[in-house]
Amino acid sequence: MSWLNDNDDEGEYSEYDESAVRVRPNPKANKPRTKIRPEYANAKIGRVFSVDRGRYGVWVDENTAQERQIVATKSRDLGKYSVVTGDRVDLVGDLTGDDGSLSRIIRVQPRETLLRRSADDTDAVERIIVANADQMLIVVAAANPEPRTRLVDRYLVAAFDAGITPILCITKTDLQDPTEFLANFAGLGILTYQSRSDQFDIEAITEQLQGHTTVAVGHSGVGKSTLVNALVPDAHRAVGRVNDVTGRGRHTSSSTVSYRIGSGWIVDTPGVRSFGLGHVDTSNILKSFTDLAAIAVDCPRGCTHLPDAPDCAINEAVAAGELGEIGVLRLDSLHRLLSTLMPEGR
Ligand SMILES: Nc1nc2c(ncn2[C@@H]2O[C@H](COP(=O)(O)OP(=O)(O)OP(=O)(O)O)[C@@H](O)[C@H]2O)c(=O)[nH]1
Ligand SMILES: [Zn+2]
Repeated sequence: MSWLNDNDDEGEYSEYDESAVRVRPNPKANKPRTKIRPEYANAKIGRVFSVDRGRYGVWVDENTAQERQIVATKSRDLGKYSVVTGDRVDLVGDLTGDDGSLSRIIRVQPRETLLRRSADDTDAVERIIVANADQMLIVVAAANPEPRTRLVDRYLVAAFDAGITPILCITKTDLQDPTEFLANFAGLGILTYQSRSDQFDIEAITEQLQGHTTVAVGHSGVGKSTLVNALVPDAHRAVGRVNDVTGRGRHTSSSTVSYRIGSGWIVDTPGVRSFGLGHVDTSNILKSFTDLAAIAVDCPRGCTHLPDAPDCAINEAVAAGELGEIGVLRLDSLHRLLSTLMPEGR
């Protein structure tokens, strides 16, 4: 699929079959669908960076000289299908981005990842936080508020479930040495950064954000805003300008705010208060531990892989020292993440 290339004239309608928005039932089934909406052939691709009461801020011609922000509404054809921050969408209509211009989202491109949460752990009804994020920046303070392993575990579970690579950033390291806390995550092999607001050293994090869509999560008060502000040198320029266009103030009804950082995006989640995991599929957690998942093929059917699981091949292999020291740490992490999803762990 060549949606990155607007000028692909080899099969100019081919992009609109499969997951094209459903149009009215076609009485002549063999009639090509594209005939119904020929205007869609000229659709342009963009990336949604803000959602505010039916108005979508969309970034088009990204990384070109024509790069600009436009405002769009959702085509009626999309019905109840929700368009979320991070979605790549096809647009028609006024794409100039001029004051008062409005374009229309006619289709949502297939999503690579989908970060979701449920209202609480017992609620399987999910809400989408962001689409197409490939990194999750988990922000946790070394102190004030006291870091909690369990909270980080919950973020990790959400990231692994969504197929998003987690990164850990410990803030307020001026208040406390985070070494001991970080040891809890040694088995995961995830990138970790440290930051302190009196002497920010954010170059390494900035580098890691390039070319990625990174969703930042963290408990209130950990210093996430302070960090994001430091990462975004010119907040006004980087934040979606959709507010100015609609004159509605900041993204009041939105739970995410997107910032452009070089060739990357950081999506902050100031409106996300709870992070329920009711929707999470435990098998996705194991899949993120590829080394352990490979061993699990020898587990009995329905094995929970928890410490008390009878004949669990992973537990046995690690106990026999087959995966060395790191295997012990990794299994410990896996156990912790899996137990996060157990009823008593919730
Ligand atoms: N000592 C110290 N304080 C910090 C640091 N970073 C942030 N703070 C302070 O921590 C408090 C919370 O920072 P914020 O950036 O507002 O935290 P937040 O995570 O965005 O919190 P919410 O706005 O509630 O989501 C503020 O008083 C900051 O000045 C740091 O590195 N060291
Ligand atoms: Zn097992």
